[in-house]
Amino acid sequence: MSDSYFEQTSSAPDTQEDISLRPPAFSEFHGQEKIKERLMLMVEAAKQRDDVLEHVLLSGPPGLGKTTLANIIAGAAGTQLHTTSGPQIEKAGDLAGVLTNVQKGDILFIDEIHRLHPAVEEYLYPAMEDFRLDIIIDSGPSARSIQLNLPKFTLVGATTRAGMLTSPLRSRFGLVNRLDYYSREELAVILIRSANLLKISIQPDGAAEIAARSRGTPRIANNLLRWVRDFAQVRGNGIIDAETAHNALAMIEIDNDGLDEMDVRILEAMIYKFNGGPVGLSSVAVAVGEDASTLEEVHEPFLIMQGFVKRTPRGRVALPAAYKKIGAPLTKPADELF
Ligand SMILES: Nc1ncnc2c1ncn2[C@@H]1O[C@H](COP(=O)(O)OP(=O)(O)OP(=O)(O)O)[C@@H](O)[C@H]1O
Ligand SMILES: [Mg+2]
Repeated sequence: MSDSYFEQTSSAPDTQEDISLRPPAFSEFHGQEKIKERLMLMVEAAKQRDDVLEHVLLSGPPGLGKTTLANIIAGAAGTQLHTTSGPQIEKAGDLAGVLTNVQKGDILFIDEIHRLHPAVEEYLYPAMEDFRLDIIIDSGPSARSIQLNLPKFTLVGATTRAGMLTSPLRSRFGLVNRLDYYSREELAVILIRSANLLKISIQPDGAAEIAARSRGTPRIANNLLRWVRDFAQVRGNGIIDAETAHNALAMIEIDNDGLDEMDVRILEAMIYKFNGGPVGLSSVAVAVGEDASTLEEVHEPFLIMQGFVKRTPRGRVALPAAYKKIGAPLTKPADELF
């Protein structure tokens, strides 16, 4: 059994199959309706004025479609997409290298933009605002600044940590979009589309069963679909119905609410080790042996959305649903939970 079925949390590079499942146009991108509407309008307006698109920021947990949307925007605008990422741009010269390849109207996609080096960020401001790059060459007494004029381009930034963006950077985006988890209904539609592309037979109740356990995330839905396909092929008649999906997902211990092992460990630690909180994120991270930023980016938003955890000024608190989930007695009076 391959790990990829369970890779719920990482931003590992997408496989060829992932890429083939990626919707190529707005019309095939299901969900995130408000964001889609805004982006479509922005593209339409720029086209009418024969102008370059505004800079766009896309934020949200992994696997919700940020990279997909960046590609769709470029396609809809009929421009070329150049892809790089925050950690790849180590110094101003790297940024200059990327920007000098960009043509008028092109899109520069910077993934993980929150990981951009602060010194590089400084250079990005005038590039975004005035399409100009001031570079210092040489050092010491012979140091001098040269100015490069850039073609008018569009920056599309993606981040799983919008909160880590500096405000000067954030304020330079014309449109800031936060992607949210998908509803079960939306995920079921996405699953049926993916199944069609992969030539998998799936029934609506089978799609609903997988959707319910996908953590609101299309990438996870597609990964689980592949596992259930394998299971249906070997243990069933190749058709995915609710029962097959249920049995397949039980075998890899994906819980009814889509919680993974780490989610459950987080709830257990909060309840058993910290008496339900309030507890700081870093203490929980140490207790479960996970990186605090993964906890904050990947696990916490989902646990909050599902009503298991609440953020308070004094720290994170486990809610009654969390006690129920892990079968722990609720020892505190309900009003102390808030
Ligand atoms: N709205 C959607 N409809 C159909 N499929 C989707 C949709 N959104 C995402 N996907 C699928 O989910 C996969 C993950 O999406 P994508 O790579 O765009 O996520 P991301 O937000 O960039 O994640 P990361 O933060 O890890 O880079 C894609 O390969 C695509 O197949
Ligand atoms: Mg991405």
